[in-house]
Amino acid sequence: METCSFGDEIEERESKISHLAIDIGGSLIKLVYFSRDDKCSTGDQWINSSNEGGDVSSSESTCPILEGKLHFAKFETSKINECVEFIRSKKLHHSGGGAYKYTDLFKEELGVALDKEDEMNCLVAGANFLLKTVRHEAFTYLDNKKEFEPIDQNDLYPYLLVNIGSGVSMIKVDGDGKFERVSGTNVGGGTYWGLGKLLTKCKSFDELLELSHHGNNRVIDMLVGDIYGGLDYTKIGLSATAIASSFGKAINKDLEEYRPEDISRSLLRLISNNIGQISFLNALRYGIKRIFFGGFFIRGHPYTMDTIAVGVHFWSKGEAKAMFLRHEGFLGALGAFVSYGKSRSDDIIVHCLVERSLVCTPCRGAAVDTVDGNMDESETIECCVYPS
Ligand SMILES: Nc1ncnc2c1ncn2[C@@H]1O[C@H](COP(=O)(O)OP(=O)(O)O)[C@@H](O)[C@H]1O
Ligand SMILES: CC(C)(COP(=O)(O)O)[C@@H](O)C(=O)NCCC(=O)O
Repeated sequence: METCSFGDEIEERESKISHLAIDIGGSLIKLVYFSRDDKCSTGDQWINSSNEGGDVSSSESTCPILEGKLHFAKFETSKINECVEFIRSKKLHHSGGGAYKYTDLFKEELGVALDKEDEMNCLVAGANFLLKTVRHEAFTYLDNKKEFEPIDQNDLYPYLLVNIGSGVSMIKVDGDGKFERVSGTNVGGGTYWGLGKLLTKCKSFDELLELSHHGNNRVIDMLVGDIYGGLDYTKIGLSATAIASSFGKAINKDLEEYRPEDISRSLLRLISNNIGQISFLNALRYGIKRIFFGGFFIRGHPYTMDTIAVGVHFWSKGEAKAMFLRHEGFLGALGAFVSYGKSRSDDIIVHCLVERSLVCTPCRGAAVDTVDGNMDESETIECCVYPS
């Protein structure tokens, strides 16, 4: 993943786009950009940052607030030209600096250079931003129910951040900019999509995920009951329905004899289970009770979240808790957005970003009370940006 951001203002017909962050992952490109509301574009609204609550600014002087919206978009990395076209059509591009993998393409197509931000830094900054400033961001998923949990700022750290992208990174987070990547696994979202495509001949990730809804993993997975004549193995705490061996029954038939639905479901279960287990072991290693799962593998998919949550609960005997994030796939891009300029002192930069409802009224936007489905990318977060 490469996380990059660039700033300055670009006039759009209805709003002014200032600041764009882009996260170019192994599988997907994520964009986060900020559009200023017309009514606020005069820059005549000021607050004294030292008088406002929250981690607004380290500056003691007054500064203008830019009110507007954060927008989200994603594209397959293999179709980067669609992303370039989107940036061009929305006039999101402007200036910056730096040179990385896609620099030439962006330079040639859009005339912009990319400023590279550190990937792990961005993931953590994105997660911290969401957890600290966006209401109804983190939720548990138990018994097929999503429950949003308010985050107590004084009791946030340490937590384990597990980002399930193409591969998986596990990061112990101790504060703003204070973190350590403690583990990872190469069995991640790319594995599900890659193996799933080979085994089912699916054409898209969404198709593969949809198949999993209608599948039955018991046809392919070997269960404890299959080994012990339908009985639980009570002595070691395994029920008859627990999976003893993922894909363990697949030795009995040829690929064509299995339904793609069942294959997709078994594969999703295998990967989610494995990630849940490694995450729990790392949480245990550091005495961490709360694990936040991000990355686009999750896609707000009930079966994925249920498998991970049940796994963490089971292995930790209820000591550790799995939590999920509404903007799961945008951590890196959001992190690049909020981090941009922190390492530079001489630019018009995003100094701090606060969900508008927390500092301004009235509030609307992503912090609605009736969030029940996946995040819709057309949704925005209304927020205020405090430039330095
Ligand atoms: N539309 C999609 N196309 C491809 N993969 C998708 C899609 N939606 C979700 N995914 C899953 O998300 C993973 C990528 O997650 P992401 O967090 O974007 O990681 P990366 O930064 O490595 O691209 C893929 O490996 C796949 O499992
Ligand atoms: C290399 C990566 C950080 C890249 O991030 P991604 O694009 O997968 O989100 C990630 O794929 C990863 O952590 N892989 C696991 C490597 C390992 O620890 O074995």
